[in-house]
Amino acid sequence: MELLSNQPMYQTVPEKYIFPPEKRVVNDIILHSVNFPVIDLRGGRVDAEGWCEIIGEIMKAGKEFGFFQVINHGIPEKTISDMLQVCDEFFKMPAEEKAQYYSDDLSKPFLLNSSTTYDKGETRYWRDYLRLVCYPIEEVIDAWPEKPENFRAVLSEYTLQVRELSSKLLKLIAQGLGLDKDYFGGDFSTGKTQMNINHYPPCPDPSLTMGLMPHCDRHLITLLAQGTVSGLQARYMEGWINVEPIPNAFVINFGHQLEIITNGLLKSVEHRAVTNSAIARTSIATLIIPKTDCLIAPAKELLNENNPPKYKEFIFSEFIKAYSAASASREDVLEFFKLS
Ligand SMILES: O=C(O)CCC(=O)C(=O)O
Ligand SMILES: [Fe+2]
Repeated sequence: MELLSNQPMYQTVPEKYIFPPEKRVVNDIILHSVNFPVIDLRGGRVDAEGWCEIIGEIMKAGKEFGFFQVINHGIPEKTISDMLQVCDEFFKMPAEEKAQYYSDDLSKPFLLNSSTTYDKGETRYWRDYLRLVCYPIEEVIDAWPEKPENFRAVLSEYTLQVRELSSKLLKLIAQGLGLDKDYFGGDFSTGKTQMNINHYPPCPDPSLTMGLMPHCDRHLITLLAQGTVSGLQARYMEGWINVEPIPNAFVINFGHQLEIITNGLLKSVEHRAVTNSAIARTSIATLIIPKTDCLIAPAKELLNENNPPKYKEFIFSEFIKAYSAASASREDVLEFFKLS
């Protein structure tokens, strides 16, 4: 079992985590002066005009960045801080306690591993992670750990709250697109909800390593809590933007399926995680996923003579296969589904 979090502090970076010079993150341009969108959802207490404004902000951010943060979203601070805390506590547990969850079997509803599922390269990523199904809760709760104490209760509460926020956001996005507000409410978003709980221990030399490779998310939409430690970067033009943590905010980004359904109007943007030497970082990505047999295609309502379909129709499970085959590379996976 090869977990970074089982070691005491590393003094040097082991060879297998060192990227070749041409692939190191330090070569890239970081765009410090770009204003990353932050959208105030005003706790849901807005009038019709207020909603119009919020929808406008989401569409603008979605078209330009494929990413935005939401604040004042209605999820209690305690729900988020409890969740971040039990996740941290999980990774701090003794190796023997964690060993029972370690697995390469992706069909398991709860597994612990390190680096990445899509790792086809030589170099390992500086990341341990939990990959789990979090909804429907009653179908999966028995697979969740009983330790740390409260893990199950805290994860249940967090799941319900984040799913509710995702439904609200999907309604706003549908309205912004001029679609029925429940457009995404059916098979597009009712596959089993998953979470990646990512844990990046302090790294003695962040210039040599990477936390998580550049990728676009494979599903519909992601809601990410990243605590107070920075590390997430989103692709923007020729460089990358640091998505600076805002306490209790969620970072929202669109997955491939939202880009395809909107025929490219809303962007699914590459992102990655970098490491730091000072402090462990834990991020929790909740993944809203279509049903396995869901038919995906550009929405007919959005197509016309000037906007012909850019992607073919497919079943979501075909996409998942192609995504793995392409090792999560944005361009390679889209090649399978683009209409020429
Ligand atoms: O750790 C992060 O901020 C990024 C995580 C991520 O992109 C993912 O889990 O898909
Ligand atoms: Fe991601």
